[in-house]
Amino acid sequence: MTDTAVLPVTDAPATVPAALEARAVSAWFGGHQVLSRVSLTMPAGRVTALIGPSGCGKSTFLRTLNRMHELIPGAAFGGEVLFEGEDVYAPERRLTDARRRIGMVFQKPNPFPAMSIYDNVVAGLKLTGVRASRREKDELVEESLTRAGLWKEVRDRLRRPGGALSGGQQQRLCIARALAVRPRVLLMDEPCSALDPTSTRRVEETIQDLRDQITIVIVTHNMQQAARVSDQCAFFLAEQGTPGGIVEHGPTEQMFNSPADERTADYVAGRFG
Ligand SMILES: Nc1ncnc2c1ncn2[C@@H]1O[C@H](COP(=O)(O)OP(=O)(O)OP(=O)(O)O)[C@@H](O)[C@H]1O
Repeated sequence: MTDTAVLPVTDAPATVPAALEARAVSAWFGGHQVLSRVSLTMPAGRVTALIGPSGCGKSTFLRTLNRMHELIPGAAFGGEVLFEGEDVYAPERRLTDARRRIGMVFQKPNPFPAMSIYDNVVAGLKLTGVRASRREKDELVEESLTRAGLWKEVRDRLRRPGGALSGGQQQRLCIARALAVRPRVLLMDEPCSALDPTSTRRVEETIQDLRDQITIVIVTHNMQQAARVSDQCAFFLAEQGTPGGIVEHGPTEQMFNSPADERTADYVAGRFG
């Protein structure tokens, strides 16, 4: 099969989280190395927060996990990313496999504004080449909007444009769109940075609700958010022009209350970055 193969919707279980493991991941933009041999285990059904100052490679690391990094012209990658023990970069693996299994939500809510709420959710299927009948689509739309914590707010106006929703609702619509292909991992790149505090809380509640059903990896600059939503944290740093790497990782409680490295202690206390 090719990358554009049409796949049936039924071959993906709805809520079985998968473990992800990065092994010695390095990344470059042209001649500029931005990550050096980063290893991290992201356990199934847990929330992993990637924290650290701006420019240390958190978003790049996130994009290597579902092979989005390789779409950027001049970008190069080294290392392995194991999804349930299988390398997503193995030559026989299709790019669309990684996209279907490992969904992504971006910083700025990016629904298709003129498209209906219903079609926005279904667009998740089309983007990854998944085929579904009308009935399957109806079920998936309800299931995905429910899991994203938006169903009750929009069930009576599924034909209204996605762009008419509030910013926070739009972000939950984007979460629903990502969930529509039933990924087993969800990557979130600062999903609340464009949202007001109330909408941020709602998205955080959604993350809490999805816990156990899906593995989540979230980049956040908000230390309170990392403390509230994550089970484990990885602290990234790129010192003095060197490529980014993980200084320390561990259970969130430990990272905030008794970090091993002084730089982690300074960062989580807000003394730099
Ligand atoms: N498309 C790109 N082309 C070239 N360089 C890039 C590109 N994207 C990121 N970089 C560079 O890679 C390095 C890491 O960037 P990245 O966005 O991964 O860091 P980050 O820790 O996520 O930062 P922030 O917290 O500000 O989002 C930076 O030096 C950045 O300038």
